Amino acid sequence: MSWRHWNGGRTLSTVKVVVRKSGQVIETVARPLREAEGGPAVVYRRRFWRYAAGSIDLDSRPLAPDEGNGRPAGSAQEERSEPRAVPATDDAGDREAIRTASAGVRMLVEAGPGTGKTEMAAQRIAGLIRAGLSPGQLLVLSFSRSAVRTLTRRLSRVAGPEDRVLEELRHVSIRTFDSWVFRMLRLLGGTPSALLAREHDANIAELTALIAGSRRDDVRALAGDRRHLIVDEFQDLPGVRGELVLALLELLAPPGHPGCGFTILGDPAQAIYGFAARNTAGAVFPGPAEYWKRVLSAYGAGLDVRTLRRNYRANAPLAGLSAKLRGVLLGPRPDEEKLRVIRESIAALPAPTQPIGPDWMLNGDAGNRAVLTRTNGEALRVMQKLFGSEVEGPMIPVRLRAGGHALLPPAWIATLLRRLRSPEPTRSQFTKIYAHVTGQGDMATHLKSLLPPEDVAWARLARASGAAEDTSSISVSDLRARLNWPDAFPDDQPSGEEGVIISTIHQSKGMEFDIVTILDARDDDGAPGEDSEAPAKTSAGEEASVGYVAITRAGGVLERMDGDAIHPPPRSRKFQGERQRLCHWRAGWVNLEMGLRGDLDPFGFVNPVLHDGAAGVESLQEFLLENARRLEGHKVMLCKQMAHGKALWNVHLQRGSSPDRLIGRTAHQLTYDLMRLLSEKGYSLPKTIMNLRIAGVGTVTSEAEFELEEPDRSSRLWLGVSLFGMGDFKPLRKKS
Ligand SMILES: Nc1ncnc2c1ncn2[C@@H]1O[C@H](COP(=O)(O)OP(=O)(O)OP(=O)(O)O)[C@@H](O)[C@H]1O
Repeated sequence: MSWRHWNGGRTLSTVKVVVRKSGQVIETVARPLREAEGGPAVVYRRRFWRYAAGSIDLDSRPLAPDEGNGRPAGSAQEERSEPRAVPATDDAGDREAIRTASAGVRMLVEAGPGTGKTEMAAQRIAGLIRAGLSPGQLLVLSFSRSAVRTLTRRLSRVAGPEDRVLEELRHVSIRTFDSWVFRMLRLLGGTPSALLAREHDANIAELTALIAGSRRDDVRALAGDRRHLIVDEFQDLPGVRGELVLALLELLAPPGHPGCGFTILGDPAQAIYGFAARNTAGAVFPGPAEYWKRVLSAYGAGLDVRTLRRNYRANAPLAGLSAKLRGVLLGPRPDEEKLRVIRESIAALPAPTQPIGPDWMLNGDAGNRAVLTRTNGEALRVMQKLFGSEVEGPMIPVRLRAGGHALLPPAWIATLLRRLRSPEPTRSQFTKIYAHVTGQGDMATHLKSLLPPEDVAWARLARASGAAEDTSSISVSDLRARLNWPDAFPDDQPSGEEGVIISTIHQSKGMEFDIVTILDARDDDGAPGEDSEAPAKTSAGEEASVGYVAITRAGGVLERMDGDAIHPPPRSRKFQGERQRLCHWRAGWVNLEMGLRGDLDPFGFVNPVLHDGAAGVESLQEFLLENARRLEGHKVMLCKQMAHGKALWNVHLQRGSSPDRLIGRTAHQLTYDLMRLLSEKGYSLPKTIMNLRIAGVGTVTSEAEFELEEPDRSSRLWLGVSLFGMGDFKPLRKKS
């Protein structure tokens, strides 16, 4: 099948597309219109659909053949069916060995990007379940949330038609180190408040110490009858996580004693964390390579070492580039030399012809797309450029993934549970709540795109609260305590399957995109001295690996964007604690990054005083649910108010250039940072702050003291928004 875009390869217009399934409208989205054989088509969920009378019908057949990984033909992906440039595909034997090894086998799998480590991990898990292991006998740990999410999604694909396996796979818990450690420490007697008050690393170090010391037998008992341990992304475990893995291996699978097996997967060329990690005594942990060596030497001949070579992600030229650069990174050259090669490769990439702006993402190849940057500041600047000056968010979803800007937990939690009175709802109560909420005419329509099926919703809530997925009741206070943990709802994060993701390279780890644009920022960007978020602080070896990770995220198209596109370069400064915000003083204006965790007052969304009583709160909550999608990317204005003698800013939706509907208000954290920034220079706090946008609508909670009305008093779960962007304001001199 041949595909052309309208007008000789360029998309002329973006259209509203009503998406229908089973005769019902499930959502309305915007898509570039494309021409396929026989008429217009649009891309939805990575497939091409016939577009007729303003809608697409998901019950019809998609136009593209549903190939292996389900991407649309005719996009950048089409090139992938070409023969690969990399001939080294003789790894079928290794793949088969990994898939079929028995549970007791101890295996180390080393493989480059796109070779299917995550896929193999999923197949290994499915193989073990097929061979008779129960989900509880498996422990699957990974470094990052995105890896956990990807692995969880892959599991549903590898199950095959055997019902039992599929059912069992749904109960395999795949966790980040952070969340597994949290659970273990709780079971060992730690209180949630104490555990949450510390850094994840401190919790991990404590569990490692307990394994080595007094509580070894308790940890062993709590770990249960584990028969196999799977660890993905082993290269990123230097530091406390690496120490934990070594301690766990020694505890569960002691060398020389048969029993529990393990599969450890990783790629030393993609090590981007922990080069400079230090222990509590200030000593530097060993580098990534050292941890491989330690496993190799501890298990010696008892270890089955496998290598994967074939790149399933990238088309021929990109697979060739990846293989060449991997050779350089794993070779003997000095780190500075490796970094030079990576930089030259990025500098040699083609640049998009159109300047970055709101139209930029409507053109070009179909497929999902990412812009990757080194720093949060760069990601934010790219975002600003893409949004332009429009008050409403763009028609194609654009999402930011950068440190400090975590999305709120999904909105469906508050939508289902806000009116809950019981502190411990049972499964059957939940069924009634679900039926009630989804049965309300309009509500059902708004919820369609937000809400998972009932059994999935229950399992996710159970898991997030720390209970087993088949638990018969859930503790709402446990759920609240863990709601803001970063990986509490790994399956509800946007998958990046549609639209554009703007991400730091670190956050893009383990992900893949049809089209990747790497922001090629200059060396001096973002490094103005000690107060800044400074890429200059990373070692040459680490930065080379970071560049390599960026290059290898692309499946079909890889291009570079010149750093000048986001000029002036972002600079960041430190505030209280570890908080960093980008900041500029320019031509009488200040430009300050806002929307960090803790910048908004959680009670601002349900405070009756702020919203003219309980009816106003209800109306806002309904508004947020009804407009959840439309509000993404919408501009807000912050207007200063005094509350108990302290300045706070009310958050209003922006209409034209004026404040419109009130949504919430800022928290004291932002006031303190603004005071620190302005007072020392003799300026007063600004009346109005412009140009921030809504990142998304989600669930908000808080354990802090605050008089709430029902229903929020019992559930303490309600809807709110998170913000992102650079707030603009004109500082005024304090009157003397
Ligand atoms: N055996 C296979 N056959 C077909 N496609 C595969 C196979 N294995 C993996 N893939 C596909 O190739 C892509 C890359 O796989 P995967 O993400 O598992 O690689 P990875 O080694 O984990 O990559 P990275 O290290 O870059 O995160 C995915 O789209 C996956 O679905």
